[in-house]
This record gives sequence, C-alpha cells and structure tokens, in this order.
Amino acid sequence: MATDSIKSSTLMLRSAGRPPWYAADGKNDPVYMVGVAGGSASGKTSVARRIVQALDVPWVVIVSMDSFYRKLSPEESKQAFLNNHDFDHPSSYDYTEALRCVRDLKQGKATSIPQYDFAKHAPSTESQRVYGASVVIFEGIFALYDPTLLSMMDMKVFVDTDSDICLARRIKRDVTERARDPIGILQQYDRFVKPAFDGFVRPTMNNADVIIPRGLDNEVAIDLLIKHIQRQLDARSQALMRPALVRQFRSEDDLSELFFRVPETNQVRAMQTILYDATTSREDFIFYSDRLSRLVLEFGLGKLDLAPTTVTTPMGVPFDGYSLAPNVTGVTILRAGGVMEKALHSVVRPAHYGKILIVGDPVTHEPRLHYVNLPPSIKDGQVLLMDSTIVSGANALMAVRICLDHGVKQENILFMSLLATPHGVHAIQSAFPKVKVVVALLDSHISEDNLLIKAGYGIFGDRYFGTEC
Ligand SMILES: Nc1ncnc2c1ncn2[C@@H]1O[C@H](COP(=O)(O)OP(=O)(O)O)[C@@H](O)[C@H]1O
Ligand SMILES: Nc1ccn([C@@H]2O[C@H](COP(=O)(O)O)[C@@H](O)[C@H]2O)c(=O)n1
Ligand SMILES: [Mg+2]
Repeated sequence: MATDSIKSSTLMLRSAGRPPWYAADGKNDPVYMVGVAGGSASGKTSVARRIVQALDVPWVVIVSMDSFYRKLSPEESKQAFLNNHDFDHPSSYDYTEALRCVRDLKQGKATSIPQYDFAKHAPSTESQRVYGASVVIFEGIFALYDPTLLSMMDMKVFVDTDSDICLARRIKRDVTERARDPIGILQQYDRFVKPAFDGFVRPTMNNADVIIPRGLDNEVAIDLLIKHIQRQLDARSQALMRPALVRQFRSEDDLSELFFRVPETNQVRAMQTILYDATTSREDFIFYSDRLSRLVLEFGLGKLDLAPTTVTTPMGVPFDGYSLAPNVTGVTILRAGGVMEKALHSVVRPAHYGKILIVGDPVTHEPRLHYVNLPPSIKDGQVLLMDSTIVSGANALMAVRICLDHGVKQENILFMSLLATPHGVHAIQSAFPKVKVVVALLDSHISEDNLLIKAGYGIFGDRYFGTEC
C-alpha cells in the first residue's frame, strides 16, 4: 500500500487569489473559518473537500484534526497496534498545537501543519507548510469541542450520518487507506469509538450552527451551506476591494518615513514621459525602463544598512568608509519584476538571487502564487525585493509574506519598484511597517477595476516583453 494513502492529508488548494494578508492592517479579519465535526466516517473530510471544490475560491486550506494526535509512548504504541488504545477521547489530541496552527491561519499568517501516519499510529516526520488562507476548514471528530477553537469559527457544521453506515464506511476505509484489519477495526470500534461518540462527540452537535444529516448525500444542505459561505466571502471581499474605497486611500503624505522616492529631476520626468507615451517604441521602452531601473536601484541601495570600515589608501592614509552589504539577496517578482534583474546585475553584486512567480488570475486579476525559489541564506542578510509596479499592493504583500516565511526580518527588506500608487505603498506599510519601499515614480491615478495606473505606462510586462494584444 502506498504510504501516502495511509497518512493523514491536510488538503490544500491555495494556488490562487487575494491572499489574506491583503488587508493585514489589523482592522479587517478576512479569514473565514468553518468547523466540521461528526462521528468517525460520517463524511467530514468528504464534506470539507466538497465545500472547497464548490466554493472555487483560492487560498483555501483544510486542516484535519488527524494532524494533532499526540505522540504515543512505546507502551501506548504497542497497545495501539493491539487495537487497545483510545484515540477517541478528547485527551488524545494536542490542542495547544492545533490552536497554534489555527491561530496563525486565522491571523492570515503562514504555518506549519504536522502530518499523521495512521499505519504507524504516529506523527510523520514531515510537516506541511501553508502560506495562509482566505478560508480555513477545520475538520475532525472534536472540531466543535474546544471553546477557544469554537470562538474562532465563523460557521460550525456537524455531519450527522447513521452510525451503521459510518461503521461500514470506516471498515472499508480503514482497510484500504489506514492499513487495518476488519476484526481489529471492530474491536476498536466497540471499545472506544462508539462510547466516545455517544459520550463526547454527539453532544458537540449542540455547538453547531448547521447539522447536515446523511453527509455528502445531502446535496441540498451542502448546497445551502456553500451558498451561505459564498455570500459571506463576497461581502467581505467587497468591503476590502471596492475600487472606490481603495482609490480614496492615501496620498504621498500618508506614507511613512520608510517610503523613499527617487528625486524628480527633469531627467526622471523625461523618462516617465517616454514610458507613459503610448506611441513609444518597444526598443525605447526597454531602454528607458532599464535606465530607470538602474536609477531606482542606485537610489535604493543608499537606504541599505552598511557596516563602517576603515581602509588604508595607496598613500598610506586611513580612510573611514563603509563596506558594501556583504549578504544581499536580490529577489525578483516575476514576470515584470524580472526586468529589474538586469539593472541589479549592473549595479550590485548580490550574493544570491531568488524568484517568486505571481500571476494575476485571468478573470479576477487576483494574484496567484505559482513558484517560489529563495536561497536558504536569504534569512541572514538584506533583501532587495523587486517588482516593476505596485498598484493594489497585493502582489507585493504576498512576496513580502513569503520572504518573512523564509526567515527574513521585516527591517531587512527593501522593496523597489519603478511605479507605485500611494495606496499600494500604504498597503505594504500598514501590513509590514518595517519594510522600506523605494520607487522611481508615484502615481495615484488608478483605473476603475483597481488594476492599472491609468495615466501610467499600461501593463509593464506586456510593453517590455512585447506581449501586448
Ligand atoms: N455519501 C457517501 N457515499 C459513499 N461513500 C462515502 C460518502 N461519504 C463518505 N464516503 C466514504 O466514506 C469514508 C469515510 O468518509 P470520510 O469523509 O473520510 O469521513 P470522516 O472524515 O468523517 O471520517 C471515505 O472512504 C469516503 O470516501
Ligand atoms: N492512530 C490512529 C488515530 C486515530 N484513529 C481513529 O481515527 C478516527 C478519526 O478520524 P476520522 O477521519 O474517522 O474522523 C478516530 O475515530 C480514531 O479512532 C485510529 O484508528 N488510529
Ligand atoms: Mg476524516
């Protein structure tokens, strides 16, 4: 039997969408949490997966309580293999660990979720890294048991399936997926599973907002549930993203002292004019983008913390200066941020390079994280994070969060961009107040859909790479 099939799985569908930290200014709580409880094999995991499928929203994570079974002592483990260990008592779970994960996710933070191996009755050595979610589904027999966890849930669901059906399904599942034999399953069921369901699990039905009789078979109830969650998410996302609200945000005066703008000389204004001119040839667009990239990088590098040093000149005179930052990682946010890499190579010799690929959803234009490649040494030094444009700030927020998750300190991040909106910069500064932001041009004109800087250079990547339609 494949090992994968007997490990508990924390299903994660988080490839797309507005990340929860988009509104990480502490005022909004955009993470929607659903608890799904019920007896063993009642269909909790199946219902949770159906919700994820039907919601079709990005950044959804299912956290299974399987992940939080306590580690057994050697004697307990021996008994477990004899079907004589009680996995159905509330004390068999590590609630502190479950709370740590759920709290992180609820706050829009990344977390590490332990994995469980049912065949070994033991946690796996690996854990699963989750970068955060807009919707968290917490499922397990005791999902509606702990008061602190209950207080974090926006919706509480109990799956109520006939116990005979549960037992039949459990036998089938545990033989095929959890490396068990039917006799052992029945022994464990009589000794622990059934009494615990009656004594501990069923009473948590009282904590539920919604009870789903027959689990997955109850398409009407599941449909209603999904529609309700969708409505809640829509309401939240409108409050967060309505362009009118976003546009009335901030001017340059509202930005913190860690925002730096390249001084607007005539040369800078002229380059801006060329880039903004719809008739500019691609050749010129590339030339002046590269030039502006070098300028913003040179200017931004002036904001890096440097260590003082003294050297001796050829005349034998000591000279007090600085050593250029020894451990710098240049991280480009692809696709458009990649154009700044050329300039980076020409002005600095970073020790390392990294790439984060974020692509806008073709329909919603929300950011999707596709690829992350960051060197392990990134955590020890300063990071130059680069994107050509900051509009809503959503891509930038995602990229900063990923760097933090790789151990980078906020104060070591310098975010550089050619063109930004004040509200995009403000979004970064609200979420990550210690990050320095350096831009060449600031423009507060934004299109109705909140995607383009209206008076700006259009879609930078398309003009630079010649992929305009
Ligand atoms: N409505 C259903 N019809 C048939 N099989 C189902 C149904 N719901 C769940 N199952 C199967 O029953 C087993 C237990 O379901 P699962 O969702 O894992 O339950 P739980 O997470 O509550 O233990 C799984 O093998 C699953 O595929
Ligand atoms: N090593 C273990 C750990 C747990 N169990 C059983 O799993 C059941 C909970 O999972 P469901 O997906 O069925 O909700 C629970 O009833 C435990 O008895 C186990 O058999 N072995
Ligand atoms: Mg399950």
